[in-house]
Amino acid sequence: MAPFTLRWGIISTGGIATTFAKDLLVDPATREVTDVQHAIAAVGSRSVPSAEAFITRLRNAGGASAHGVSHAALDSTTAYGTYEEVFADPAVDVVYIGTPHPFHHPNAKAALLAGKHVLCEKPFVMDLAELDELVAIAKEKNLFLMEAVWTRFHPIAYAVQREIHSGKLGRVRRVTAELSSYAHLDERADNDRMIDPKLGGGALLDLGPYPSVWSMLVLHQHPDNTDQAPQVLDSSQRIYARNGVDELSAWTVRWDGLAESRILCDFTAWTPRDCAAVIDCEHGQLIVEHPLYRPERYRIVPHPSTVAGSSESAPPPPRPGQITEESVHHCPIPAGNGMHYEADEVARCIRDGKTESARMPLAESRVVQGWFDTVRKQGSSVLKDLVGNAGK
Ligand SMILES: NC(=O)C1=CN([C@@H]2O[C@H](COP(=O)(O)OP(=O)(O)OC[C@H]3O[C@@H](n4cnc5c(N)ncnc54)[C@H](OP(=O)(O)O)[C@@H]3O)[C@@H](O)[C@H]2O)C=CC1
Ligand SMILES: O=C1OC[C@@H](O)[C@H](O)[C@H]1O
Repeated sequence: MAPFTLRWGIISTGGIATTFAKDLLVDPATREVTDVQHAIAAVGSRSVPSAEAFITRLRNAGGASAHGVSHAALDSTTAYGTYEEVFADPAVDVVYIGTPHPFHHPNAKAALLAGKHVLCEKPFVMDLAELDELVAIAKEKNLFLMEAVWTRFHPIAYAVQREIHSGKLGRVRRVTAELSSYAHLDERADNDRMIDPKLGGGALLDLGPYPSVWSMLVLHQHPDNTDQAPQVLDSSQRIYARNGVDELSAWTVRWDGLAESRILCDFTAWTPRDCAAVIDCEHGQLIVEHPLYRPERYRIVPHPSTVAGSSESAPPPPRPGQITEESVHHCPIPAGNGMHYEADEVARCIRDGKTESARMPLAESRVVQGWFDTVRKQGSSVLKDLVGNAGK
């Protein structure tokens, strides 16, 4: 059977829109996908030349050395100087939103109201009220809506879940997850989206979605989990003095009856390369390596007390089931950056008439967005008392 072709309208032409669009050009066969493929029907920017330049860059992308890249997806791409024209184009099935965070809500709302399905970058929106409004519109109009948490669709995300949920490492005791990414804040312009409060700046909203992914996949989706509304127990933020956004946010979440997770994101330091998320289990630890947004390696390691020579006295004999040997597991992304996996999911859902993804359900976006609201309100950044568009 011929693959289903999903026709994308991309709005904005910045960093991540470029990465996403390039991934749409990667031949699905490189990741053993044969049932869906992608076409870029339209690109919308705040100016026509910028949309045109984006398309030209894509046409020139890769060259002879690019593994599995095909430019056929660009055969009939229209350049627009407004986002609204993308929403109105009948050749567009779904809109990808790659604008800065505060524009996600108004852009997604306009696309949905124009009758388009939507894939929206992380963080979904600025607060829960904005998210609830989008979900209501999508439901009412029977349209697909998803937050673009690409990491959830990577091979490693499925592999780690299988390891933990199989029970072979025993009960999960705790998840610690960190995305720290030294961001050279002092060298950034005032209107840089990473720090500008008007563009939703700060570590919480920019980095926070990624460590949260691992806690959600491991604990929230755990077969033994019964807590659908895991609460923030405590949180802290450190504020960037220059403009009052958070440069560091940390919080703890409890899934009642299961386990807790400690989540950290930080613009002023680096996560240790070999240890970004630690899933501490009864029989050993599963460690996901940096960076948590696109890891390709994890290790299963014994607990320190079971390693010979780790203390002056001999270690105790291993308990039944205890891991005694370290193992290393590679889960490579064969071609492209890895955003094509989420695009494939969107294509399959839309092909099958689904309005949300079972892998990235709206209820789970809601849980994480709720943590961000709580951490923000408990903190002291300039976004503390933010009221998003839906609450105005
Ligand atoms: N999934 C992932 O891995 C990543 C996701 N992101 C998310 O994507 C979003 C965009 O990030 P990124 O691509 O790095 O940002 P960029 O600044 O590189 O691009 C943002 C684009 O949005 C458009 N835009 C519309 N209004 C404004 C405005 N007032 N100020 C600035 N830009 C505007 C512009 O496109 P134009 O001029 O064409 O209209 C601009 O190029 C963020 O929400 C971020 O969290 C970011 C990086 C990685
Ligand atoms: O989404 C993202 O992924 C990688 C991070 O370093 C970046 O700041 C963020 O926007």
